[in-house]
Amino acid sequence: MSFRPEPTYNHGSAPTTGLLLCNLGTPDAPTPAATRRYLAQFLADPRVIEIPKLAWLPILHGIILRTRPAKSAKKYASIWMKEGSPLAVWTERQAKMLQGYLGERGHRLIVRHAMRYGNPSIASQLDALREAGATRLLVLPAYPQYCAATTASVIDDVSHWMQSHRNLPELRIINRYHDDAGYIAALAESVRAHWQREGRSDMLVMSFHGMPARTLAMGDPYHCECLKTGRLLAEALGLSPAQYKVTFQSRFGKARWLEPYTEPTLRKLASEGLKSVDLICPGFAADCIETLEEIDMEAREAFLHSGGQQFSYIPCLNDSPAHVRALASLAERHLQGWPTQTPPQPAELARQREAALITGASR
Ligand SMILES: C=CC1=C(C)c2cc3[nH]c(cc4nc(cc5[nH]c(cc1n2)c(C)c5CCC(=O)O)C(CCC(=O)O)=C4C)c(C)c3C=C
Ligand SMILES: [Fe+2]
Ligand SMILES: [Fe+2]
Repeated sequence: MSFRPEPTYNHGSAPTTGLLLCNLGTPDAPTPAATRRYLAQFLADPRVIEIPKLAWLPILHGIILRTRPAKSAKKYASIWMKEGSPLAVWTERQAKMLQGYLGERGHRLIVRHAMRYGNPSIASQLDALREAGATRLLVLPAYPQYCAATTASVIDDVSHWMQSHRNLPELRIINRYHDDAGYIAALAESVRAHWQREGRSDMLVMSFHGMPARTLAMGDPYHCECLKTGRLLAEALGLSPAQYKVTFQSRFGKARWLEPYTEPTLRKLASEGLKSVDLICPGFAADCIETLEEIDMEAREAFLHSGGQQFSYIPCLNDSPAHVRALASLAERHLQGWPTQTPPQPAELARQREAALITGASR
């Protein structure tokens, strides 16, 4: 491999840290063409679809990318905000708020947001951080529960960028925060505020993004981490096991995924006589097509059509101050041990030179 010459940034000044907040990514526009571009990149990632490329790519290009983009684009159009795709809008706001909050607390930090698929790409934001002088890098994938399909894929992409550069930043990665006290407290605060505004339902369903069931047997900690988040949130809210349920949504393809599935569970609960349900998606740092369309539209309809009377969706933490405080505190703890070194002052340099002459260290 050959490397391009690279200017030496940040020479002689105090180290600057780049904080990269990463989420999944989303189409640039709610159109079939933009959705197709996004899905083509997303669904070609071997971390997402664990089928040999030779077998998968003909299915992806021959079947899925011919039909799914138009259907998904309609769903995106139904949730699009005036500033853009919800996932992009919230993630950008989160990064801006983190910059403000951590800056006020005296950190020498540049915060950027990036998307694993689509824009702004992880590579483009790592380039920008390097050009801004960051010699240390803290990566925060906005996935509370570690999953190979999401967290490891972000790490793959960061590593890919690293492979084409010479003078690499020091690197730290926040792999998970599923049991972080600040994150659990922010979720609990948001549920309590919702109950105060809208009243409390008979049950709280916590719906997480699904994964193929076999990934659990293969050692992915995702399922266990979802269950732990669910238990901790229930404890923080004082809920008994009968008052909440953890479910998995967004099944893709025909294989078995993690169970119980969200929508069939809601239908079953309603048919058994449950009248009202609160639904929260604690695995999503920001509202997106999976929460706003699949849950707040499709799952709502399924529950109400099966005999349920009230379906109350509790939004993701998005740009709530409690969320930003929790993420900032998480980042701060991961920044520890990276002392802010001030560059040696002229008098100190003279002293070092003198000491070196006395001890002969420079010879
Ligand atoms: C086999 C396919 C998929 C796996 C595995 C998967 C894992 C996974 N995804 C998220 C978070 C998000 N997924 C989102 C959208 C989305 N997910 C899949 C498929 C898999 N996800 C598809 C095809 C889509 C696109 C929408 C559609 O066409 O149905 C999103 C939202 C993106 C947006 O633009 O709003 C998020 C966020 C997690 C956390 C996860 C594994 C734990
Ligand atoms: Fe997904
Ligand atoms: Fe979905």
